[in-house]
Amino acid sequence: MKRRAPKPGGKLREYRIALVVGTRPEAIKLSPVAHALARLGEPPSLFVTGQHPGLELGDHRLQGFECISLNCPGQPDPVHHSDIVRAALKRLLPLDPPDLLIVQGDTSSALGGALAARELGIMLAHVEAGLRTHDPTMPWPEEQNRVTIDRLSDLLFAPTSANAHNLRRERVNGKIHVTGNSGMDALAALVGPLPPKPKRQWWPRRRFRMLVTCHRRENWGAGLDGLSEALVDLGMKQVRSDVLLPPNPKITERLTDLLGGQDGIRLISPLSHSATVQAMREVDLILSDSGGMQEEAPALGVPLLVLREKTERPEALACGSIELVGTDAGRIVAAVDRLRRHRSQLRAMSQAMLPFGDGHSGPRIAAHCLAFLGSQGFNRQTCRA
Ligand SMILES: CC(=O)N[C@H]1[C@@H](OP(=O)(O)OP(=O)(O)OC[C@H]2O[C@@H](n3ccc(=O)[nH]c3=O)[C@H](O)[C@@H]2O)O[C@H](CO)[C@@H](O)[C@@H]1O
Repeated sequence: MKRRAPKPGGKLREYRIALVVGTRPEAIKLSPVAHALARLGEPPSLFVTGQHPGLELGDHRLQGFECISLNCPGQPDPVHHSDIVRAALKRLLPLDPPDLLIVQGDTSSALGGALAARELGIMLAHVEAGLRTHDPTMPWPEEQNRVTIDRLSDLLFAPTSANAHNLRRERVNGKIHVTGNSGMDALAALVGPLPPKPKRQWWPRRRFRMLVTCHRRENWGAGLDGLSEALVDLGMKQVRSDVLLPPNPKITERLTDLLGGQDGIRLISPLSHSATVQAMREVDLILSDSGGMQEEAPALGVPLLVLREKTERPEALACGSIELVGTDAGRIVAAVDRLRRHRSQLRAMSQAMLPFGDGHSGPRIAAHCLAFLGSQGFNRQTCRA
């Protein structure tokens, strides 16, 4: 593995920081952290696990960073995937050990990275720490991954004070900082200072429009059936749905079988982050089981019905921007009909809110990382040429 050359015009002190990136949401949320570290003169390197094989670093402004590919594509069994990521990192990390390894969120890549760091005695930081549904089966395995990663971490970046409270209650060992969610920085990079001005027109002049995404493991069976039944029913009532297909080809196949050719329903291939945010801003309502979209929708002032029974983002529920509806067809149709009938309720849910931060989390996280490394006595000296 190559040693990074000292930066031109260099600094007296250089840390080595590495990020683990496996999926699209990790790339979205770690890009602001990588850029903030680079602005402080500490550009990190990336371990790209390959969990989402089509992930393009350039789509997330990560193309300029030193990158090592692990070639570990996502597996049907996420536990097996964590194991192979962990094994790959345990082979590679000792060749040029970073001073700090940063993982984000709750994927099997993040868990594999956390386990490898711990077993090799490398300092570990967790971005998006402390999110909990308090139900180990929902979402599975993400909830268990979060708990494990938080237990192993030396530095925990909690998006909200409620997340920090969860961590304190669990008596984690690491140092906790409330930083906001770096996903908000990524959003601000696309739309400008948060919250942006609303983009859509109110709907009575045209058909009611929805953007729909559904990809969580717990919805792969009956969940997709219930959602599809609801969308077909709503299609007959003049509600138009754009269904955004996920990167997982099996779900795409299933959704295409269930919804292809149905009235008022359009199936759309996965979009870039910027096109997704644009699509979110143009609709009257979002139906989704995505975690990131539960954070973005309140900031954009677009109401969202969550296709799950529980959320690890109660802050969005508390500010009234999202509602839990699960995947029962009758319940989804009733919720959409209610919001179409009672426009005051839809408007109330459309007030832009920022429960997950102000779009400046990356610089906070980067500053805490460097302060932490300084406090640990890492002071690798690099001489100017
Ligand atoms: C419920 C849950 O456990 N979610 C976790 C999951 O992400 P999460 O459920 O957010 O994963 P998604 O695949 O839905 O990604 C959401 C992000 O992708 C964007 N988007 C969506 C569709 C599309 O075609 N193109 C596109 O760019 C959205 O705007 C959003 O920013 O892993 C993340 C990374 O560890 C964690 O932070 C989340 O907590």
